[in-house]
Amino acid sequence: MNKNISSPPHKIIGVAVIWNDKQQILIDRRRPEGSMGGLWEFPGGKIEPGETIEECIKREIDEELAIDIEIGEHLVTIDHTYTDLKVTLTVHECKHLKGVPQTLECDEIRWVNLEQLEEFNFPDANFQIIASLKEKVGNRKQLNIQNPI
Ligand SMILES: Nc1nc2c([nH]c(=O)n2[C@H]2C[C@H](O)[C@@H](COP(=O)(O)OP(=O)(O)OP(=O)(O)O)O2)c(=O)[nH]1
Ligand SMILES: [Mg+2]
Repeated sequence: MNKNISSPPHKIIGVAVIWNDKQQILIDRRRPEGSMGGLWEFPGGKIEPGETIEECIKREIDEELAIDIEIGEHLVTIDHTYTDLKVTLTVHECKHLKGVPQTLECDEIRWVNLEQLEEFNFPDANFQIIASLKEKVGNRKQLNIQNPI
């Protein structure tokens, strides 16, 4: 065994695709400093010891945006390795219930529709999130089911 080969840190992240009642999704822009600075993301963050993913998402959304949400269906879980970081992103669709989102931990917030997501720069792992979302929304459309859940 070679003890000098260390694997990159692994972050377990809860992520929310938050829908409002206008069929829009909330995205936020990461602060310029720090990892993946300036890129857009779906809000969320690292799980804390003893938390479920659902509890993590609710807490992160309260801390980052100060809004109330309802956690909905699991969308997808993605393992992705960046140069020096491994992330597991567990994504749930959520419903916006109450409050105007505040930029407490990010630079900017936008409500956008599914088609507009293409116009923003996201981290690489998000291609899979967006693909899963489009597929799910497409399936719902065929069944005449409204977003989010
Ligand atoms: N919230 C969120 N994180 C994402 C997305 N896509 C993606 O690759 N990530 C990565 C970026 C970060 O490395 C990690 C999110 O962790 P975070 O926001 O709690 O933590 P951070 O790295 O900004 O800061 P820290 O808590 O480690 O100090 O997941 C996404 O759509 N949303
Ligand atoms: Mg975060």
